[in-house]
Amino acid sequence: MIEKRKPLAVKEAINQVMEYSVVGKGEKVTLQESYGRFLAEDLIADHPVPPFDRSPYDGYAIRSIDTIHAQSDHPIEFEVIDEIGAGSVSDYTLGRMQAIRIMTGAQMPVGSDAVVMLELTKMFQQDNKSFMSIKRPFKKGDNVSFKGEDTPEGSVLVKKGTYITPGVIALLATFGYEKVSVVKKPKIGIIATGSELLNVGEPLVPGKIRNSNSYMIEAQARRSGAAPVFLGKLVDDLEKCYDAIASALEKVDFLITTGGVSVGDYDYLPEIYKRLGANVLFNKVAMRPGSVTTVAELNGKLLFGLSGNPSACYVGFELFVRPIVRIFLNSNHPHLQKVTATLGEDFPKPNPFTRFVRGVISMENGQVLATPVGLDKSNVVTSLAEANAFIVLPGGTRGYKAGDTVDVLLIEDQTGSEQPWAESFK
Ligand SMILES: Nc1nc2c(c(=O)[nH]1)N[C@H]1C(S)=C(S)[C@@H](COP(=O)(O)OP(=O)(O)OC[C@H]3O[C@@H](n4cnc5c(N)ncnc54)[C@H](O)[C@@H]3O)O[C@H]1N2
Ligand code: MOO
Ligand SMILES: [Mg+2]
Repeated sequence: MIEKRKPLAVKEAINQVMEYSVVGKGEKVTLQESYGRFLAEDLIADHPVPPFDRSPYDGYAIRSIDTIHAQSDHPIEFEVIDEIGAGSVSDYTLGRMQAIRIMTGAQMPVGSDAVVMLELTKMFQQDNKSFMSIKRPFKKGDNVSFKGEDTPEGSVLVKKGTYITPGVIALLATFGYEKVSVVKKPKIGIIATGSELLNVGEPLVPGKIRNSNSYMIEAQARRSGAAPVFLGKLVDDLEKCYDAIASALEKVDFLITTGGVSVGDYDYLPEIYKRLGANVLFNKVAMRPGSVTTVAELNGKLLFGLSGNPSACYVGFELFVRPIVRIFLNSNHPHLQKVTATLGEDFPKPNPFTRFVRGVISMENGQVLATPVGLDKSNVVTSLAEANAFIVLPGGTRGYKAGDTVDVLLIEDQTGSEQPWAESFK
C-alpha cells in the first residue's frame, strides 16, 4: 500500500524550513569583488561626507557681511586675493572686502561663509590687482555645501545583510574600504537523480532526456547568492544514491537532490532519509507545481528533496531554498518580493492547491500586468525561460479571470521580502 502523504500549507512548510536557518560567517574580499555579495557588518560613516565645507559652484568665496549694501545700481567691489581649484586649500584668511576665486569641490577658505556664482560677478583689473563686483547681497551659508550634509559621522549607512549594489560600492569606496567584509557564500551541493538522465553533450537516445535540473539549480543558487557545487548525476540505484548523499552531506552547508521524491518504484529519496536517520519535515506541500517537495534535516543540516519535474524543481528552490540562502547571507528580507498585479489572461483550471504559475510581468497603462507563459504543467521546461515572476493563484474551486487582482512573486528581484507569501496576507 502506497503511503498517504498529508499536504502542508505553503506558509507552514516554509516556516518549518526556516526553523533550521543558520547565519554564515564573514570573509574579506576586495572592493571590486564585493559587487553582488552581502555585507557581513553594518557600514558606519567613520567621517562626515563631505569631510569639509566646500563650494558647490565655480565662483568666489566671500564674507556675506560685506555684501549687505550690494544692489543692482550699487555694485560692491571685492579684491580677489587667491584662486583655488578642487583639491587645493587656500593659505589665506579672508579679510574685509576680499574674495577668493574658488572652483566646485574646493574647501571653503577660512573667514568665508558664502559663495557667489561666476555668472553673477563682473571681473576687472586695477593697479595690477584683480577685483570682482556683485550687485546683490548674500546670506551666510549661501551656496555652501556643508561638512556632513550628505551624511554625518557615526551614522549607519548600510545595514549588514544588504545586497551590494553599485550604489553601495560607491559608499564603500567613499569610506575607504579597499577590503569589504561580506558573508561567505553557503556551499550548496547539487545531485541530480534519474536513470533517464543524459549529460548535456550526449545525443538523445530512446527513453532518455538530458539533465537540465542541476544546471538550472546551479544558476538559481548563484542568483540567490550561494556557491553551488555539482556533485554529479546518479542512476536510480538505492545504494549508490545513499552513499553519494551521505558523503555529500559532509562537504556542504545544504544539499539539494532533484528527482526521486515521489512514490514511484525508483523514487529512493524517502528510503534514503530513513537510512540516514534524517528528520523529514514534510514530504507534501499544498502547492502546484512542487507538491512532492520534501525537506529533511540531519543534525541541523537541511536536505532539500526537490521534484524531478523541471517547473516543480524551479519553484521548490525559490520558495524553500532561496530564503535559507538569504538568511545565511544575513538578509532580513529573505523571501521573494510580492507585488499586486492584474491577471493578463483567464486561468480557468481550478485546483485545491495553491498554484505558482510561471509568468511575465509588464507595465500596461500604469498597471502591473501578470501574464502566464507557456504550458502550466509541472514537467514543462520551456515556460521557465521566459518567466520573471510567479503568479500566485490560491487553491480553491474556481478558476481566475483576466482582470482579477493577483499576488505576484518577483524572481529576478534582489530586494526580497521579510515575510513569505501566505494566504493570510490577502
Ligand atoms: N502515483 C503518483 N505519481 C506521481 C505523483 C503522485 O503523487 N503519485 N506525484 C507527481 C508529481 S506532482 C511530481 S512533481 C512527480 C515528481 O517526481 P519525482 O520527484 O519523484 O522525480 P522523478 O520521478 O525522478 O522524475 C520526474 C520527472 O522529471 C524528470 N526529471 C528528473 N530529473 C530531471 C533532470 N535532472 N532534468 C530534467 N528532467 C528531469 C524525469 O525524467 C521525470 O519525467 O511525480 C509525479 N508522479
Ligand atoms: O510536485 Mo508536482 O510538481 O505538484 O507536479
Ligand atoms: Mg518519481
